[in-house]
Amino acid sequence: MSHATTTRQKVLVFRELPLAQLARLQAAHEVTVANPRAGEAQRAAFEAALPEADGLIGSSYPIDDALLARAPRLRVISSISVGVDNYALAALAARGILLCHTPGVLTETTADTIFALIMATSRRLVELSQLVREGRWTKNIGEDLFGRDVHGKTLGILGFGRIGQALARRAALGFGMPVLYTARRPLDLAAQAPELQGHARHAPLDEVLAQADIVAVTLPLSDATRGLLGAREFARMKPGAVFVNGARGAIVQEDALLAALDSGHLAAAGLDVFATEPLPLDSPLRTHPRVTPLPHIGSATIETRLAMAELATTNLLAALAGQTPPAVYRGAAAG
Ligand SMILES: NC(=O)C1=CN([C@@H]2O[C@H](COP(=O)(O)OP(=O)(O)OC[C@H]3O[C@@H](n4cnc5c(N)ncnc54)[C@H](OP(=O)(O)O)[C@@H]3O)[C@@H](O)[C@H]2O)C=CC1
Ligand SMILES: O=CC(=O)O
Repeated sequence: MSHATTTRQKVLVFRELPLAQLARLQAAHEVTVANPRAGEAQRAAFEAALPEADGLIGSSYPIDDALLARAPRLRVISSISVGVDNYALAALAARGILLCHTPGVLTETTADTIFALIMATSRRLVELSQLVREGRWTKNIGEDLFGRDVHGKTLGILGFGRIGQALARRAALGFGMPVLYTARRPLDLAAQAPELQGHARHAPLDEVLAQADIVAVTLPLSDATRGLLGAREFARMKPGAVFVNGARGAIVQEDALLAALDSGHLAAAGLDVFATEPLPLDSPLRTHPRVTPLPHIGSATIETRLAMAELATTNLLAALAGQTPPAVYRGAAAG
């Protein structure tokens, strides 16, 4: 990278950071903390700090072309997320602004969350727990409340990167589930994921949808995947199939998902992510009896959020020091 410097630079933190990571930044740079999602005053403070910012660190807020245009000094964005769909990638590349993210440190936790959603939806855990809490457990439950087995069922995984493969390990090696996956290029399992050899097979999207009992999304949100799953795709899924999204809400056409649930074609959906977050109060997905909604908690454990904050801090400090950060998003401009 150019711009190597030891002088204190201006860092804008746009989502709360743990104290230890904030202290690391403050030891080296002038730090402003302003979360634009935390009310009007914070948003104004964020916008006021943008023109002077050399580096940004945060997540869950779109840094679009208009905001970038107001940040003429910006050299690096360090996202506390692995997904980079909140950033105007073309503008970052055009201006040579480095984009860093947090791959790897959240993989296992996010796969745990997605598998938990598979279990919760298939076995109706939340619904049946609610029945107990509300004092409606007055007799042995009947067939109308039985769930579906997970072990031995075929799992379709859309997108077979770090999280997709971690999910496949849980399913195939722990629950005896054959895995079908989509990817733009089939993996060489012998070299890339030998433990999944004989357990996972690449197939076109339509075949995965038609063969899987449970379909889980672990794709990034991009121009190629936005709205990928609509009425046609849900109709291709097996009657009684379960759908789980642990990636990004906008990959799914939510109206089409609702229609597939309402018609009875899909048995249930487990959703950690939504097209609009937080989920609007009037969204039918919030209260649908066969939807298990979660508030985007894929990586939300104490250990993993700390590891993400630490990696993002290290990324930012390295970039501002003119060094190559450990986790540069490879689709963005090279430093
Ligand atoms: N719910 C939550 O809290 C979390 C959600 N996420 C989401 O999960 C996503 C995946 O994370 P991670 O596994 O680390 O990312 P990876 O980049 O490791 O995996 C994504 C995979 O999707 C593949 N892919 C990309 N585009 C397409 C396409 N059009 N068709 C088929 N396959 C495609 C990529 O392969 P290739 O590019 O080689 O084709 C890659 O293998 C993140 O982008 C994020 O949005 C992540 C963490 C937590
Ligand atoms: O959604 C979370 C992420 O890290 O991406």
